[in-house]
Amino acid sequence: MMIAVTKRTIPVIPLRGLVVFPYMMLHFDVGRQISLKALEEAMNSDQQVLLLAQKDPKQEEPSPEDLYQYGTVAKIKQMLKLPSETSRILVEGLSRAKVIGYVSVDPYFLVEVEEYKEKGGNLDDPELEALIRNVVSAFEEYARLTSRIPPDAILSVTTIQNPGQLADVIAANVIVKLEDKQLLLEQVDLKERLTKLYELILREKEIIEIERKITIKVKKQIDKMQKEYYLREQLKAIQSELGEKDSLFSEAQEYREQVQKLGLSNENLQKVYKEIDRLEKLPPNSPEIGVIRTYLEWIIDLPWNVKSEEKIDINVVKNVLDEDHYGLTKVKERILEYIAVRKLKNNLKGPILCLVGPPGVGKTSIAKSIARALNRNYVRISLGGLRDEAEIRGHRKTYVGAMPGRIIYALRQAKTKNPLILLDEIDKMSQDFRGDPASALLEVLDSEQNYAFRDHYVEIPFDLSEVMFIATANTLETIPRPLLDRLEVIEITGYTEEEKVEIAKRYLFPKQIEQNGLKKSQIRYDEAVIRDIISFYTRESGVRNLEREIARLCRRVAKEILEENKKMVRITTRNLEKYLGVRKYRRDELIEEDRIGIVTGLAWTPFGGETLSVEALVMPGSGKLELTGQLGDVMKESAKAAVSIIRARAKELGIDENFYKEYDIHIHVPEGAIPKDGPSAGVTMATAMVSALSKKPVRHDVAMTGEITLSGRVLPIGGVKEKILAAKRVGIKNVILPYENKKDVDELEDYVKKDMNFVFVKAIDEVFKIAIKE
Ligand SMILES: Nc1ncnc2c1ncn2[C@@H]1O[C@H](COP(=O)(O)OP(=O)(O)OP(=O)(O)O)[C@@H](O)[C@H]1O
Repeated sequence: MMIAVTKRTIPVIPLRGLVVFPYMMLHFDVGRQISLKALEEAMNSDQQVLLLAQKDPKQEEPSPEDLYQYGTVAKIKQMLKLPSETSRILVEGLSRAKVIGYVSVDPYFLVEVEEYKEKGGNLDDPELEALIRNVVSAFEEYARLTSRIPPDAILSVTTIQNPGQLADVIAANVIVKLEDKQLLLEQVDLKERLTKLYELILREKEIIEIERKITIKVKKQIDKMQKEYYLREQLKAIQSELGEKDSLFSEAQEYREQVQKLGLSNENLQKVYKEIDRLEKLPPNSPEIGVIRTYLEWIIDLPWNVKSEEKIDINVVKNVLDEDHYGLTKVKERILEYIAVRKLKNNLKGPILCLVGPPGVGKTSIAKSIARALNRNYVRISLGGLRDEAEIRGHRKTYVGAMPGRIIYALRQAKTKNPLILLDEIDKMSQDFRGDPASALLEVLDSEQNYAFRDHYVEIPFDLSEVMFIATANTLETIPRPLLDRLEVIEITGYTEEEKVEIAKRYLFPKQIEQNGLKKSQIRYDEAVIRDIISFYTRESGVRNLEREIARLCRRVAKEILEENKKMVRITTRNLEKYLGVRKYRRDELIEEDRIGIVTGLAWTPFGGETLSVEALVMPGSGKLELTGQLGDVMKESAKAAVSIIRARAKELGIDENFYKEYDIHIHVPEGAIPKDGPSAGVTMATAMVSALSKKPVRHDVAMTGEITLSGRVLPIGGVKEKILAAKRVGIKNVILPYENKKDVDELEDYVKKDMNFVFVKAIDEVFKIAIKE
């Protein structure tokens, strides 16, 4: 093959995203100044330009380094000036050329090139012949695989005699990638060009084949879906012809539509779809249908992606809490701090708020207020008596009658994924062979794990990380340690009588008047009436029963107004019994006089503080110690310790030193509503015994509490505030307490300590001195 090499200078048009081969005819628009100037120059001479591709098609103002070295000399066959300063040109590629130097770069590129003109090949060369055949047959195969090449192009290729032209025409039609085209353009040697071309065609062919396989696969899938759809539609039509409208089939279809709207992740969606597919295939009377239906209803009812918009404004929270609750200043402050911290940290990680206190002090209603203030939906889960782990996490679907656990129930009830869930009575969960609900609960509360909470029944993980949990408890003592560690405890102690009066006046009465359909003007009462209800109808730390009694009062008044056509009913301390029945309690159970062997102790129960009169009776006998009433084992131990303590001091106390052999001692603790146990009755029992043995009376205006050791030391006890409030309630002003509880008393609010007289003791002997009269 002959190649004539000539040197010449020629203006350049840089091309973007385009490689032009010799023998190619095409048109394109020229808009850049640098190209228009080159064009102008060419038009003024021999109408030839060098078309040089840019390495980066995005480059707006290329410099010489941005252009390839090899290009095509082309003849401008036509030029059309378009508006907006562009020209459309028709060019024909003539020959390859290599840039060997830039003559000038402004206002257009003028370059010196070596131009390679081809003069036909020697077809007698068998190697060349073989190369050509390969390329042509590869091209034909390629053309058969794709519709990309127009039939006349295929035809024209077969008529080309010149091997160089043949290679260039095929390259222009087949090769897709710009870099590959450029590579072929740079092959001045014909055999090398054909070899390279053959290689590239084979690659293109391979790509086309892969493309085709993918298309076929996708098409098959679509076909299958269409077929299924078509069959389903047909089945529907048949079923409706037969009058079977509520077929499983359309039911499944409906489920599919509903489930799709839930916003589940693809993986989870597929799991649910599997169940639906199963449903569809079951025979119409299979018992499993009900099971799957229930399951799907559960999935559809859960708020996977529904949220209420949370608003955290500390002032709003403060106002709402104040609006709904009287007093509780410290509690409210702690809650506001807690919420402020959560807001600053911008997440719910960290401890769970736990409100601890006796019943009816407003734990539940505070939690409701918090939910209202934060614009979260409120739901309550009662944990009292819960012993089975499955109550929290649900049963696996495979169990007969399986159901989700309480957490999932609560979420369905809440209808949002970010509610406030109240975990009520967290202290009342127990543990047995069915597992440990507390540890299941721990997982629920753990922010590291709870974004993917797995209920055994639901199976698909549910995100609990946006739930705000608040717990309540009556006492901390029975909460398992690991759970307790996760809680931020806020104690709510009982109310004094004064506070109860205020709560009744401001909250309970107005609320009950409204709830019972009364108007304010239809009922009259004064503070004395409220005090009487508190003293004679309730005995509690909170205001639960007080509210109940007020509700009852309002109901009766409403009835009277209707039945007797009255305008208004006036309640007085005198007619109160008419509405609430006979008094349930006396004002106080204060022992009115000093008695032998009877001592007022102070006890703590989960329902608040209580007074209890411990009685000791001594009679001739053989040294038996008898205990009656409601006594736990700890109390019995304390009683035995008391006997030993007294034996060691009998002489000083003026007691017969052989009392433990010659007398029987009987101790009785009257039964209260709640069983009592605990070591804090030690001092009380010891004092009662000493009084009974020495026949000296006990001061009736003193109450006491404290644990004792065999050596006679008095140890600290818990529930100080509740106990003091209990003494106050019955009108006792002198309270004996262990010395180590002094710091607790110091911290108490003033209203608790007002008018009270405290004596702090280190040893039992001091108690005897104060309480027992000479
Ligand atoms: N400080 C208060 N101000 C106004 N109302 C109060 C106050 N404390 C309690 N109440 C009212 O007393 C009633 C009983 O309170 P609530 O049910 O919240 O008690 P609780 O401590 O949650 O008891 P439990 O532990 O038994 O559930 C509610 O109607 C509540 O609104």
